[in-house]
Amino acid sequence: MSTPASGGDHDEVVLRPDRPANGGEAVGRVDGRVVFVRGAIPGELVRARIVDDRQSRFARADAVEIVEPSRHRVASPCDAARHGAGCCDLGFIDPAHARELKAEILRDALTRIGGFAGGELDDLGVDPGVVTGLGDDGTHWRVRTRLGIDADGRAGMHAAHGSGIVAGHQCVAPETGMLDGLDDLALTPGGDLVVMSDVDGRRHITELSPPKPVRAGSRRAARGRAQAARRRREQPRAERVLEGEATAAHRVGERTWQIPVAGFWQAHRAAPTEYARAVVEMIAASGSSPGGVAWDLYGGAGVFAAALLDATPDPGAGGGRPEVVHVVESDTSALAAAADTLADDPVELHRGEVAAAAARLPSPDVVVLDPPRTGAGATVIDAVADADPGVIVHVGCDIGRFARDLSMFVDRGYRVREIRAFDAFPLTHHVEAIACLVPARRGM
Ligand SMILES: C[S@@+](CC[C@H](N)C(=O)[O-])C[C@H]1O[C@@H](n2cnc3c(N)ncnc32)[C@H](O)[C@@H]1O
Repeated sequence: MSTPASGGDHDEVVLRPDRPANGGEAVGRVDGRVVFVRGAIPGELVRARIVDDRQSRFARADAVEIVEPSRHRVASPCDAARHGAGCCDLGFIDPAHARELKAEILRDALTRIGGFAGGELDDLGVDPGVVTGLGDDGTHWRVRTRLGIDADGRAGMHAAHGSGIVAGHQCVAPETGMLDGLDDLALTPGGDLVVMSDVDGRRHITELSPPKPVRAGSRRAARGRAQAARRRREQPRAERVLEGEATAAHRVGERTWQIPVAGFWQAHRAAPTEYARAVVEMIAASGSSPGGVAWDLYGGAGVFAAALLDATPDPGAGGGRPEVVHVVESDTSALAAAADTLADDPVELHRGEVAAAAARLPSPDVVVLDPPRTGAGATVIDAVADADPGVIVHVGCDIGRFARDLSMFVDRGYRVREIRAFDAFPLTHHVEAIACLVPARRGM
């Protein structure tokens, strides 16, 4: 069904979206035009207000009335999201069904962006139901969270729309107690607050100073604003420790890392262990030898490097731990943590951009790459493919970019032999996926 409402103008429409989109929206059509509806579940009949009509091929809308609710609709457990925060954007969907929708999003991205055919995906086990949970009930899984500080000095989650802060309402994702008592802190308006729970559940809080204003610098207003926002995010910020220490201990297997509170660590408590296990298992299952030279690109504090070194060698697969792992990472503090934890291991740390560093590294047998949300992109994929490793493990937290990166590896002579996906960000639309690729010439 797809009818304009409000007396025939298209400010509001009534439609029944029928599939999920990568950004968490439900997708339907009105008069043949695609509409992405935020706050709707595929299958529901909804009245939606058009909020962005600038593109000819599609529009964006917000659900304003659920005319026929899905049986999967629930009251969101997240107080902040119920009050307009963007944190738990799928909190209104029963978590088991949300996981099925994420599997559908992954399949859709791999088909439409990655160019994989349906049969190929079945062979890879990419089917509804394969997005694996990490042992939580959807709440209290986060060990690292970042809040904004409003003009009154109150910390809160960022609003779903616009640049506001939703203070006074707690998000349900952080571990229990992580956000308690933040109103008692004297905070700097316009700054950010990073809260981290360490291996023992002890809380550490660091405040980041407000970013300096950056001029848009472009006549193309929207692109100029986006560039300015990126420059603002990337500029160095002064840090002030408000509770605990500037670093927090985290453990994977037998190893402990001192991770900078304001630096990168996987958000879900179980994620580093589960991903490390998946990387090692997928390499072993590929029949490739983990011995020789390994690259851990976008390596952070070297969790995957450690996993490769600590894996029990499988003699059937050619066996052996890597003789050396090259970790490439742009963040100095992450590398400092790697240097401490991996001090006695055959690891070489390279500070810099992956695109530049990869061309200078010795030829690898194994490559693990875990880029940020933007994906690895053509330059890095080319550098890795040119180096001709026997196995590649690609870790992706944006499904669209992940699918695009995989398709480039396929164009460069690799074949995907396995994909695993994790519901590592419950109540949100985000999914983490890990793919193992081998040279296509090696056959099935
Ligand atoms: C998704 S995190 C993965 C970190 C690590 N693999 C882990 O699991 O803890 C991506 C990492 O890439 C780093 N990074 C982002 N862009 C980079 C680039 N162009 N070159 C090198 N490192 C980069 C970030 O600092 C971050 O530590």
